[in-house]
Amino acid sequence: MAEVRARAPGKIILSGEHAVVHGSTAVAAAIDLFTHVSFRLDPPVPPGNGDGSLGLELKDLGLAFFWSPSRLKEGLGDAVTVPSTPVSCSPERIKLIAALVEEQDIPEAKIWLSSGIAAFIHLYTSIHGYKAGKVVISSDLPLGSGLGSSASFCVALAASFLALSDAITVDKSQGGWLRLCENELQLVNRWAFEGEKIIHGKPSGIDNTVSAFGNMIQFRLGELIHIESSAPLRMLITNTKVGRNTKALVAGVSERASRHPDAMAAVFTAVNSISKELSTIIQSPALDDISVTAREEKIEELMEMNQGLLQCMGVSHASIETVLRVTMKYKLTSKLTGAGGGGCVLTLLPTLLSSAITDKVVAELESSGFQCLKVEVGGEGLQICFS
Ligand SMILES: Nc1ncnc2c1ncn2[C@@H]1O[C@H](COP(=O)(O)OP(=O)(O)O)[C@@H](O)[C@H]1O
Ligand SMILES: C[C@@](O)(CCOP(=O)(O)O)CC(=O)O
Ligand SMILES: [Mg+2]
Repeated sequence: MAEVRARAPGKIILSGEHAVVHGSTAVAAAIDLFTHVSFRLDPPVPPGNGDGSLGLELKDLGLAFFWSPSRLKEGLGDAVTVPSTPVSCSPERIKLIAALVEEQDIPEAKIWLSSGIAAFIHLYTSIHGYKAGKVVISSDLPLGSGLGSSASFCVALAASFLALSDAITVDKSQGGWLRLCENELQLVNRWAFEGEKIIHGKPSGIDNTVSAFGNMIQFRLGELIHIESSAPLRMLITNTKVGRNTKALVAGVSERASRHPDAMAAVFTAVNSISKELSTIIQSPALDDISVTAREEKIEELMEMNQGLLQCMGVSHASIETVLRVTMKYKLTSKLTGAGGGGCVLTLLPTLLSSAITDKVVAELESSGFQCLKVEVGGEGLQICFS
């Protein structure tokens, strides 16, 4: 029986979210929180013994869904699988997939899962057709919070499906967590992007790209540049726990841009400059305490400017403003990360900041009902494991 595991990280966007959808540069980094997928292909069922099932288990949510291969074939028509060639989900196909999702009777309180399950069906059936199998998913990431859970979900799924197809040739005898080569990462990333389109509507591709490749990237119009920070960058991530939907927020920014084309074009241009400056500063050598502090102050100023422009785009939120106000009292700089509208906020933790101050900031934020997490920016990208 063929079996594989995959894990793909979430991310933080240091600058450029939303504007990156409109062609601006953005800077993003992986964080050490992962979506974990285990995938097993079942052997063909002997004739007369039914046709098996495709199972999807969402462990953290205590939910499991099943489709019979014959139902998938009835619902989607003849399967055309070319694992080496990523295909978009057409409007007609998304309607057929939606029917297969609706019949699963997802609990109303978790209806936001529908887009993720639709992405799962598109990726699975495009790569493996209607073969029986079992997929089990768990995640360290808060879903719908701006940390790229959708992208890490799509990257980990695409990688696990491709790892058991003829499109990826990995030495299965190797033990432990393995990185894929550049070409294979590109293929996984292109499939994941097709999944993100189902969840985000109009994704830029930055989330799935940084989840696949890891570390830190500068990204614009599908092109990535790997960047290395010259010194560790520590961030406090505050989850406001205000749920929101990236697809709706991205659509809202596009609608504002159509109402105010010139003004919003100027906003996107300013974000483009901020991201390029930020990338240069992050890579600039920090030689001594003074230059470390000067470097971090420049990063903070760019974060503050980006936050102001995100407010122009209409994607801030009262809960985000509360985090900004609390951290500003301690002379710290914050900005929303991801789609905004709630979700997560980044606060730069300067190298010379005392842990006592950090603890006070965390205590005050958590007293507001928020959840805080300290991360070092940049981490491993996608990895797979056969043992
Ligand atoms: N582990 C997961 N299991 C099932 N669906 C997931 C998982 N992670 C993400 N998703 C899907 O992605 C959606 C969240 O994506 P999005 O709104 O872009 O927020 P973010 O990417 O910031 O977490 C969820 O509503 C769900 O449909
Ligand atoms: C708002 C956006 O720039 C990032 C969305 O991030 P998230 O899905 O909220 O983690 C959209 C995109 O780039 O696809
Ligand atoms: Mg997302």
